[in-house]
Amino acid sequence: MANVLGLTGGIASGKSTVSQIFKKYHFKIVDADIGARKILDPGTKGLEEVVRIFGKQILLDSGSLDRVKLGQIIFNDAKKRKQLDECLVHHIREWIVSEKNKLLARNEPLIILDIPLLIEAHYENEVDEIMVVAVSEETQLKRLMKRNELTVEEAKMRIESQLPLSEKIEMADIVIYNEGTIEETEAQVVKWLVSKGYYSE
Ligand SMILES: CC(C)(COP(=O)(O)OP(=O)(O)OC[C@H]1O[C@@H](n2cnc3c(N)ncnc32)[C@H](O)[C@@H]1O)[C@@H](O)C(=O)NCCC(=O)NCCS
Ligand SMILES: Nc1ncnc2c1ncn2[C@@H]1O[C@H](COP(=O)(O)OP(=O)(O)OP(=O)(O)O)[C@@H](O)[C@H]1O
Repeated sequence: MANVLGLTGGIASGKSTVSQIFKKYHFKIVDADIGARKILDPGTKGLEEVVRIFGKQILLDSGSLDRVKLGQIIFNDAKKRKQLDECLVHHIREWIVSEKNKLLARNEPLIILDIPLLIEAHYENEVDEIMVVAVSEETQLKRLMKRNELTVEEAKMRIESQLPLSEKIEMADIVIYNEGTIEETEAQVVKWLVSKGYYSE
């Protein structure tokens, strides 16, 4: 029976970085951020619902979602974020579970579900183990500001829109510390893969 690993962490703590490491070792990933994009493609019910809540000004001239604008709105307004979450949660879950089932049917030994809001949105029953990618608050803030070109205040708002990383760590079966170099992070992932018998060096 396949082992389903839930991969989570705080915003910009390094989930995608760890996910890339798993990919390098040929393990299969279900990426919730990709699902969240697909369910908001032009012509989807998801996008229709988002337009109903936020109006046509949330679309670019091309008819696609203006992701930057939606991000600015929801990370500055908890009520709007809740509205968005409520309208998308079922679509995202459906996509994730369907992708997971496809991989289960292929008898993959290890399936990784990369879900930023795994704890907040209660995916615990969809996974066998939870891996949390952790960094210090300073590093998280610094990397988020750099990657998304945000001010300190903007970055803090995004971090505060999620459950504190410290609380996610408490829920973890495995913690990967992504404070150092990517090579150091990779070594921790490989050590875990070896300990579970999914990989031998
Ligand atoms: C607001 C949107 C358009 C911003 O898009 P953008 O391309 O700038 O960011 P991206 O999608 O890469 O998300 C970056 C990170 O933001 C965090 N995040 C995204 N949505 C949320 C949310 N509703 N609440 C808290 N954190 C969130 C996650 O850590 C995610 O990994 C987009 O994040 C979105 O559609 N969010 C709602 C869907 C959702 O809940 N996604 C999380 C998947 S579980
Ligand atoms: N060990 C590291 N050393 C230096 N930079 C890093 C390291 N790990 C990740 N980064 C950088 O930090 C940023 C956040 O990493 P990443 O995108 O992997 O986080 P994430 O948890 O997937 O983010 P999100 O929650 O927004 O999806 C990226 O710009 C990435 O290149």
